[in-house]
Amino acid sequence: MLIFKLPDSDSFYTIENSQEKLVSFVSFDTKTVLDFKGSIKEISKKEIEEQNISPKSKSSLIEIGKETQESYALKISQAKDFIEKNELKKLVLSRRKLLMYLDIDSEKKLSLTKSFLKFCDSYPSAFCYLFEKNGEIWMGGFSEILGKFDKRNNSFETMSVAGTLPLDENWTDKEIEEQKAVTEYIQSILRKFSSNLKVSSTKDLISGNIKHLKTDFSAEISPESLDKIISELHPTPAVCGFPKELCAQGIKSIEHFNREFYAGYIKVETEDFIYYFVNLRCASFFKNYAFLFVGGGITLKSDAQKEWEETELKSLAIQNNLIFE
Ligand SMILES: C=C(O[C@H]1C=CC=C(C(=O)O)[C@@H]1O)C(=O)O
Repeated sequence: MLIFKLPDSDSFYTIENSQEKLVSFVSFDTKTVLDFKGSIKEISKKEIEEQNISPKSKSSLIEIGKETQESYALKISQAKDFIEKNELKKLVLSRRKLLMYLDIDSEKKLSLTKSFLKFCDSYPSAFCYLFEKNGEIWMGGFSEILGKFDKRNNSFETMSVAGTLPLDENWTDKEIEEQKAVTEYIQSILRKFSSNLKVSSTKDLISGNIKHLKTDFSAEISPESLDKIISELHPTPAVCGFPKELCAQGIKSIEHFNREFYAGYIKVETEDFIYYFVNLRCASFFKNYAFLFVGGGITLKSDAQKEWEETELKSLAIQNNLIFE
């Protein structure tokens, strides 16, 4: 079962069985691709609430080392050493926040469909999804696109989103440099595929309780180069770092967990468009607990306390929208 909402749209969609492959979840390391085959069909809020999506597997909590502020600070310092040694601009480090439902309310049960609808209301400009497949349940949503291809005129759009602050704080060099690294990377790739690249000024992207810096790109491309562009873009320095293979290795050795679909992307093909949404602000759900995946760009200017607070703020995107009843 898959339910999703496109950015700035009030309609919800699901996939009805057929052989066509229309929605694919690609993991961060691109090794796992979860396909939903079928035609896209509108679904009402009432029909969504009637779906029974409840986690079945792993009823007792598996032994997982709980990430603390101290253990995360240690990883941030390892990330900084890695940045320095390899003369990098940044590296995106993340953590899995363990959320145990029994800590919240032992009487009530998590309603994933109601939580999804609340999450969609809170993030109207985001692509939001909820799926259950092969015993896995994931929910997530964010407004960053890795790509949007218009089949009618071959135009391709993408964006550079990075840097995070609470809404009332002012941008510093740390966030500006962090986002610039993403912008330069995207620009360098798109220039190889298009001669009419347009780059916008950098603006604020408000996402609930926080803001990011965002630059938009648009270019005319040849449809044959679309797959190549996506595979060159992903993972951008907004979720990994540059050079990407080296940074992915560094991330693996410091984080010590599998990112799975977090920081991967979701491809959605409609009649006129092919979208590639960056899979951030997402979580995987089990019977008594969920893993909330949250991360941030680390530079030599990073402060461990602030990085922790940033991941805590990001985790509220999912956490504040969970409904127990
Ligand atoms: C990696 C994440 O965010 C990315 C997107 C926006 C801002 C980011 C930052 O400030 O570090 C990250 O690049 C995440 O939310 O887990």
